Amino acid sequence: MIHTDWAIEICGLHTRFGQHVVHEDIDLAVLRGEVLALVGGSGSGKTTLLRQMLGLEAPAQGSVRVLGASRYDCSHEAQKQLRVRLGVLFQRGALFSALNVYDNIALPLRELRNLRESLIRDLVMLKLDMVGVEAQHAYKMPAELSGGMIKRVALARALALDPELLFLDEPTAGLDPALSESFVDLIQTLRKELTLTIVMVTHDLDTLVAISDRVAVLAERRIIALGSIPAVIAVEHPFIESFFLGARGRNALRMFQKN
Ligand SMILES: Nc1ncnc2c1ncn2[C@@H]1O[C@H](COP(=O)(O)OP(=O)(O)OP(=O)(O)O)[C@@H](O)[C@H]1O
Repeated sequence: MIHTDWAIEICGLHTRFGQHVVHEDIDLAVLRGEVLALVGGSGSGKTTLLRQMLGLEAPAQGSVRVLGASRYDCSHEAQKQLRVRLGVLFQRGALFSALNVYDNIALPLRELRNLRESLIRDLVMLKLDMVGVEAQHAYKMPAELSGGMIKRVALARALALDPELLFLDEPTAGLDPALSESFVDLIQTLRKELTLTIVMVTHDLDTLVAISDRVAVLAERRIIALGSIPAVIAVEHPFIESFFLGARGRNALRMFQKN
């Protein structure tokens, strides 16, 4: 059944690398407009699942539909049309080091849209403004930027094509708590302004508590829990206990209860 309220529908997904089975019969749907956080232990297959949603890797079995289109059985043209509706903030290698800030953000506009350079300029400056980076930084190289600024510029690039669906892989990894908090605030604001659907992989409970509507927990090759934070915490599993109910988890959840 195809559901129009779902931004992503994954059915019966299996992933193997040689003999190593990573996912076994995964079903997962992401609703339009929600923020879904994907959590799980190291090596549980979060990044692989994200890459499958992005069409960068194919599962051994199962279907992945993104914004109504089948990820692996559509034409090159349909893939390209889908590509412009998605934005991605990768954890590492967020920016091209040989390109300045301006050209990093302009890249998807030049590659995937046929626009005049004057319009590209306006769009780049608009995106920089959206993420709170002043125009004077537009011609800096990535090596001249702080960690927090790199994330913001990478987010501006992810938003360059006005995506409906945004993928965030560890968005706050490597940021100190203050920068992390301001980046989370930025994502919250943009989410409301742009009515985005977001799929986010994170190890950071503060980020998860602040942004997500639902959480999917990957363990033992399956989604072992899916739902609101209280619903997920109620599931008895060693990973859930250590992730949510350790000392750091308890702190983050206290904030959740206050809000
Ligand atoms: N291209 C590949 N070839 C072989 N094995 C792979 C490949 N990509 C991922 N794997 C393996 O699949 C498993 C899941 O990897 P993945 O990176 O998706 O996990 P993860 O949950 O994102 O981990 P982390 O939190 O440490 O980033 C790991 O055991 C990894 O070694």
